[in-house]
Amino acid sequence: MDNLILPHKLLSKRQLKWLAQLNIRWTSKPVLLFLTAVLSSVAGISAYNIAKLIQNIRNYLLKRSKNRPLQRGNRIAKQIEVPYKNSTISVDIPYPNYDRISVDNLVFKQYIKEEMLLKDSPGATSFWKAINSRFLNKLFIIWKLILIPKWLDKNSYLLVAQLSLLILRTYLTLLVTKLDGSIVKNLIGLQGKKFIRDIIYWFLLAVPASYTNSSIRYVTKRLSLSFRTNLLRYCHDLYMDNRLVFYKMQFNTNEMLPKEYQLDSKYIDQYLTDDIKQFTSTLASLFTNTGKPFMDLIFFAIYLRDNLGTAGIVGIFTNYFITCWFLRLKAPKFSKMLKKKANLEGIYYNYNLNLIYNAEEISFFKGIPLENRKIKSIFGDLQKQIFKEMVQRFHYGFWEDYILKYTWSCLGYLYSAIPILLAPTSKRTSNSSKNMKNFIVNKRLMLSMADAGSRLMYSIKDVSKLSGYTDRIFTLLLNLHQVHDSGFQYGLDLTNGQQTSLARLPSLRILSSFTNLNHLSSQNMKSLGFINGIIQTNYDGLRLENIPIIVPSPKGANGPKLIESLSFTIKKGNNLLIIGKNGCGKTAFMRCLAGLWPIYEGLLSKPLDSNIMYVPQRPYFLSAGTLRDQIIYPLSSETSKVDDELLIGLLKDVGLEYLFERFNSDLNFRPSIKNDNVTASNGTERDSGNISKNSWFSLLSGGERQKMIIARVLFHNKTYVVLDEPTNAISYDMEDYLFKLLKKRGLTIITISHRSSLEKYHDYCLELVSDLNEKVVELDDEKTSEMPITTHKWKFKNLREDSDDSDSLDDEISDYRHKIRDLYKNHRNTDSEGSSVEDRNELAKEEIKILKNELSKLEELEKRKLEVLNYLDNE
Ligand SMILES: Nc1ncnc2c1ncn2[C@@H]1O[C@H](COP(=O)(O)OP(=O)(O)OP(=O)(O)O)[C@@H](O)[C@H]1O
Repeated sequence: MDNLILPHKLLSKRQLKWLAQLNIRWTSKPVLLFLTAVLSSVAGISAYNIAKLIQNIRNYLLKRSKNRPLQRGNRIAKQIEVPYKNSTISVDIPYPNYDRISVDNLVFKQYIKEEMLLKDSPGATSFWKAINSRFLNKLFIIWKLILIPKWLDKNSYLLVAQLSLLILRTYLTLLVTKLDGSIVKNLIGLQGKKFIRDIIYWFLLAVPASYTNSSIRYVTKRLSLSFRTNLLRYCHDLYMDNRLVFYKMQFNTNEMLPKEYQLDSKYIDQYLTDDIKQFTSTLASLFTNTGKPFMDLIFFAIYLRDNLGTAGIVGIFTNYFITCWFLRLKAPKFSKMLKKKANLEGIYYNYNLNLIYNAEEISFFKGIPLENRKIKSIFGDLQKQIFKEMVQRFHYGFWEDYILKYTWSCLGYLYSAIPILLAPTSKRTSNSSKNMKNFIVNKRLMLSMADAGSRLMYSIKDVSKLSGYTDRIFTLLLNLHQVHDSGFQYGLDLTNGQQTSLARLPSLRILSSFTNLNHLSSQNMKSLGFINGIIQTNYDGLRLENIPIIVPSPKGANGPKLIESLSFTIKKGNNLLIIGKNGCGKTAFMRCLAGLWPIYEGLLSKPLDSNIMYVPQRPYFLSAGTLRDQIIYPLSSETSKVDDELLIGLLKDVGLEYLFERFNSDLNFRPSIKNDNVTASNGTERDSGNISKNSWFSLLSGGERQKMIIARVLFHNKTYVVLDEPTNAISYDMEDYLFKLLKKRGLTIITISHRSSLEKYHDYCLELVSDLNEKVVELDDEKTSEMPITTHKWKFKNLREDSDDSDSLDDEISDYRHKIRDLYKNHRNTDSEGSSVEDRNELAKEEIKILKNELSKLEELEKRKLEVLNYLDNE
């Protein structure tokens, strides 16, 4: 009854009879496995479609309750619309879990503390170092915190699926090998029907085997992508949040950390992109590359033991261990080579980016030959490294192939032949077909074992590669956590310069890399150069009390001071103008205000961050964003709906309506990188006429960029706005118009500029002046040693009082008139004075001459003042 019954309609009676004679059974392994593969794929496809349907329904329901946070277990996600093809798709973005980040920070702190203590205490080395694998420790931390943070995680399921599939594949290989032997045996024994049955089994078995193989590839890629997503989200949660890690990273000089953990912030993009990708794909495929051969070795050894006996198996494994040991000796340091190559690739990639970004400037300066030389030299270093690696790989490759491919295969033949050669002669001839089957099976298994062994050997390279990438990823995470730490000290190095006995304490040195200041007194913190300023963020105005403006450096608070100690107060509604020469620290002041640079001492009271807008000197435009995106930045058109009329009105306000018309009167216009076309809101491409630029920066002139930024300021309409050189590319009349517009909106403006003509729009002026007698502070830091920093003095004046003074110009003129009148009077009354008439006449004449001269100067001033006032009135 368990013979295979096929549909009668498909086959004739004769064929069915013939098939029945083949004795194909339902319960045979190939048939069962074939059916399981077919059924599981049908079940998988159905489950996928049902899940997709549920997802669509959920998306629809979410769209109805737009922007409402989505509860997911104990984590909250926000859903955003992302452009996809011609429409948008919803993507869940989980909010960063800051509690988790703080806890993880402690883990990294602990790790580095232990490693530095280990380094500092030589007694601990011998034993502990022997059992302490840094690679495994680091991998374990990344694994536990990021890749698979809990037991019942999506990635755990994927990993279990991968391991199960690997076991299944080994089992299938064993079945295929046996079937192979059986086919040969039937052929030699001239068993036609059995031969055909086995061929049918072979085809049936091929289905689950191929299915398993492609499932392994799929699951491995899925696992790699899932690891990558976890790691990338984790890094971005740290890198891009309110603590401005992506900006502060440049100050993380890390002098205190061991060299291997130092990260050059210039190449962080390489870490975040390529290294994460390589790390996750190497890790995910490591299980396939090592797990599968490892399992093959175990399974096949057990099976072969029955045929070859224990001695044979021991022989095989001894052989493996000897070759393992030999190849390890010959293997170059792959992880070191890889680290170096990744570093050089990063530098080369970065330099190319720099060229693209500064193409116009380089072209104007005719810097092409220099840049060409530089990029060739950078590539030269990379080429040398790749070449060195190739040579080392060549030598290793020879030994690897010779031993793994040829020596092991030859030994495979020898071991397989042993049972046949050692059998009595009579048995050998009578059982020739059975012997042939055994030889085929043993040979295949031996070759498979050799193959598994060689793959296990090859995977040494994968492990080294993984070790190199683990180092880089761990360094990245460590640095991100260090800069993200609330006590980040901008690269303060306690071993540098201002050394105190306290600074020499190893525990403090370790802690300062992840600074924990709880146990330090305020006085100690100050002397060591720690950040000690206080920031108050709900002040209705701006108040600075004894704040020095210090360039962040390894010297901390003892570093180069741009301004000694700044103190002033302005209230809401009072505009402040900051003027001074180049490099005197105007932008540095804005950096301190915005929290980009630390407040080392004193008290800073400022408005809530949500009420203040900072506009940097260099206008920033959202890459590949629309015209609308440029006005509303940092809001995004995907998440915020803004009235078109409002935005068009703003463009008109700043005098850019002609630009709007040039961009097809479409707020969704975006510069296209494809040929000379521009993409309109509906995704269709239009001929752009002569506007064939590919970024907002190149599409707009310097003045247009600044006007666009003013439109942005007007759109956000914050109570306070800090503008750094907002109009230096704009004509004087337009500048006047724009400042009046800003004032009319009631914004409190803090302007940084070189133009003292802007005083008329401001109530106070902070002037930064360099004092020639002032000391010049040299930075000890190697990188900045050629840059002397001058400490500037400052003057804070009330311009309203000054304008009162300017009003007193009239008073001054009338003063002079009175004096001249008095002199004339005196001159007439000379007789009554009783002194020499000639003398007094001479004196009076001289005095009148001087005073008249002064008077004409003042009258000239008066005339010019009237002209300016008239002009302003007309405007
Ligand atoms: N990251 C840094 N490291 C070291 N020195 C810096 C750093 N940033 C700025 N400086 C130095 O601080 C000084 C003040 O710079 P800042 O940008 O504030 O000048 P500024 O007054 O705005 O000049 P400008 O009017 O030219 O814009 C400059 O001498 C500059 O070289």
